[in-house]
Amino acid sequence: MIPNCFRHRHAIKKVGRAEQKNQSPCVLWFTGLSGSGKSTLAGAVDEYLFDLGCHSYLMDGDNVRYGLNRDLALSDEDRAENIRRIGEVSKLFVDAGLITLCAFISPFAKDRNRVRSVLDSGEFIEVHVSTPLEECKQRDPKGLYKKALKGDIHNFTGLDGVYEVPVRPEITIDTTGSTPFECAEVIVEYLRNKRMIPDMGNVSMGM
Ligand SMILES: Nc1ncnc2c1ncn2[C@@H]1O[C@H](COP(=O)(O)OS(=O)(=O)O)[C@@H](OP(=O)(O)O)[C@H]1O
Ligand SMILES: Nc1ncnc2c1ncn2[C@@H]1O[C@H](COP(=O)(O)OP(=O)(O)O)[C@@H](O)[C@H]1O
Repeated sequence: MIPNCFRHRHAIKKVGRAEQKNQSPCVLWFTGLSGSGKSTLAGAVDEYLFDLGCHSYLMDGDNVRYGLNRDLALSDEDRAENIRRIGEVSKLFVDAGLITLCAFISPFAKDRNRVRSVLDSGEFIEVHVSTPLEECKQRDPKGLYKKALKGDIHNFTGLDGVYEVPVRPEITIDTTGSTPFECAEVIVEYLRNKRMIPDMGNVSMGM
C-alpha cells in the first residue's frame, strides 16, 4: 500500500488482449551460465515465434544493462534488483498479451522464484540452459572466462560466483552439440503441447 496512490481498473483486460493475439501470454525465463546459450537460444525462439505469427518480445541481460538497469552492477544485491525489475516488466508484458522471453543468468533461486510468484499460475516457464561449465569456458564468446580466470573479473558466475541450479524447471536444455534452431524447436513444441500457441505447423530457418 502506497499512501495516496490508488489502483485504476482499466476496461481492457489481460484475457481480452490474449484472445486478440490468439495465444496464452507467459514468460519464458532462460537461466544459466555465461556462454550457455541463453541469448542465442532466446533469440532463435523469438524468431521462430515471429515467423509463426505469434506476438513475443525478448529482454536480454546485456541489453537491459545498457538502459533500464544501467545503474546496477554485478554484486549479489544488484543482481537481485536486476531480476526484481525484470520480473515486474515481464508482468506488464504478460498483461499486454505477449510471450515474453527473458535471458538472464539469474543465479539465485530466490530471485527467480520471486518472479514466478508475481505472475499467475502457469505463466512462468523456467528454462534451465544447462550447458556444462567446461563447454561454456571453451566457447567463451566474450572472452570473459579468460579474464575471470586471470583474476580480472571477480564474483564470476560458475567460477568464484554462485549459480544455484533450478530444482524443478519446466524445461532443461543443454545446447552442446545441437543447433540453436533444434533447441528452439523443443521450446516451441512445449508451448504447442500446452496449447499456449496454436498448432500452425513448423517453420524453416537458416540456422
Ligand atoms: N561477474 C560476472 N559474472 C557473470 N557475468 C558477468 C560478470 N561480469 C560481467 N558479466 C556479463 O554480464 C552479463 C550478466 O548479466 P545478467 O543481467 O544476465 O546477470 S544477472 O542475472 O543479474 O546475474 C553476462 O552476460 P551473459 O554472458 O550473456 O550471460 C556477462 O556478459
Ligand atoms: N544450440 C545452441 N544454442 C545456443 N548457443 C549455441 C548453440 N550451439 C552453439 N552455441 C554458441 O554458444 C554461444 C552462446 O553465447 P550466448 O548466447 O551469448 O550465451 P549466454 O547468453 O548464455 O551468455 C554462442 O557463441 C553460440 O553461437
